[in-house]
Amino acid sequence: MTILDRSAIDGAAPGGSRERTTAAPASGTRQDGVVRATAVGALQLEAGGALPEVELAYETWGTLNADGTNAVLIQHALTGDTHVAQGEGDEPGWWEALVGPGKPVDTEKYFVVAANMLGGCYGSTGPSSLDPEGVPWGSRFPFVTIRDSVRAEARLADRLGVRAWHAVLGGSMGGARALEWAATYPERVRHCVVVAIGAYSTAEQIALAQAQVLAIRQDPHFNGGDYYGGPTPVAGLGLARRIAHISYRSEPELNFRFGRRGQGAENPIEAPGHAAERGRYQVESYLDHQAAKLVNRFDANSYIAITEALMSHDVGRGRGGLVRALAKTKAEFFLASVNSDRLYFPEQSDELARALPGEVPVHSIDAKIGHDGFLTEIGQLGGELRRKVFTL
Ligand SMILES: CC(=O)SCCNC(=O)CCNC(=O)[C@H](O)C(C)(C)COP(=O)(O)OP(=O)(O)OC[C@H]1O[C@@H](n2cnc3c(N)ncnc32)[C@H](O)[C@@H]1OP(=O)(O)O
Ligand SMILES: N[C@@H](CCO)C(=O)O
Repeated sequence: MTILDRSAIDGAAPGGSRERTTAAPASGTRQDGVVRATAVGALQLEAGGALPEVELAYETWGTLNADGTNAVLIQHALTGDTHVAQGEGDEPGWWEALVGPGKPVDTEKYFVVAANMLGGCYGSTGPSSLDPEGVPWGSRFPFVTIRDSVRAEARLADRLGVRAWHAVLGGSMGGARALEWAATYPERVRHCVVVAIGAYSTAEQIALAQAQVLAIRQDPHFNGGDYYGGPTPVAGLGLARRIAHISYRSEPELNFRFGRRGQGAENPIEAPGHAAERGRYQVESYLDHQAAKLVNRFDANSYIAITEALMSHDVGRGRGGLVRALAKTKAEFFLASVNSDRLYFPEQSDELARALPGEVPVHSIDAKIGHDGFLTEIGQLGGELRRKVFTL
């Protein structure tokens, strides 16, 4: 295992880097919230083709106990990373309300692992990584699925000495990854927590994803995916993020928050001359901001790779359909949806619950903002998770 050297892994990738501690921990020493990477070997891919050498980046918190029963895998969403919770003195993580000392996923009791998705740009092998000849994969990076990432993650588990997870949990695409773990490795998942996603990507979810992928592909700087070392497709990636972000938030939230107001002194109606010079509505400025933030931290090819992996999400594929696929799982499931989610509708979590063996309730996260409630309001699940999953 190596401590992550982003310069070697990301090549000339724009954005996508997170400054983290790089000092190697002494063997066996606990070091919370520090990005490391490990090689997991060559990977044959579900859709064909192979990656000759795969590395997965990950962070850990806490310590694996002697009988290996306290390991927890937390799976990030589409543009998420491995930083679920605060490490030693650094910035908070994206599920800070859930993970940490004394929190529902108590890092004094559990050994928590978070891995960057295969195809990503936070340290795992992805399109911006260097191929064996030292050239960024770019357009040659193969199509990977959620299942491919889960199979690579299983090898990471082997290397960490984790035979079975006490729990695998995730929201949105992280939930898809958690569900795939339970279906692919029934013996290795005791609890599976799936938040704000259903059993498969629906036609509408695929449709929204296609628009995002095309926004990037049609950027003149995309160059078929081989843009490293040159201008990058920031306009396309920014447009993709705008499309996505609208779907992450609810219509009432946008309306209440921004209404028809202009941004600051900008007036969207009284344009001075050319239409392109008109002022912006507040909501346009907000989306501009969300787009700018993403293009500064994410690689466009990774966005495509992971989005297409999420389009492939279908736990029943090749397993005789949903019910038969889920009948083979052995995990205890904990499902939750966000009541205002207009991307992964609560009904899709209900459908997943019905297809699972036994009676599985769907917990409801009460949020006004929509899908992103699985990030901002995750604390609402803390009590139920302590009672049902994290009982140590
Ligand atoms: C599970 C995962 O791994 S995902 C990883 C975490 N996800 C991300 O980081 C994705 C990007 N971020 C997000 O999706 C969201 O910010 C969340 C869900 C994390 C948090 O949501 P919220 O707290 O509701 O933040 P919100 O959507 O309101 O955005 C606030 C930002 O918009 C800016 N903003 C608000 N109004 C305007 C406006 N009119 N014009 C310009 N910018 C504006 C704020 O200044 C703030 O900027 P900052 O983030 O740079 O501080
Ligand atoms: N904000 C989340 C939403 C997708 O679930 C992300 O960027 O990954």
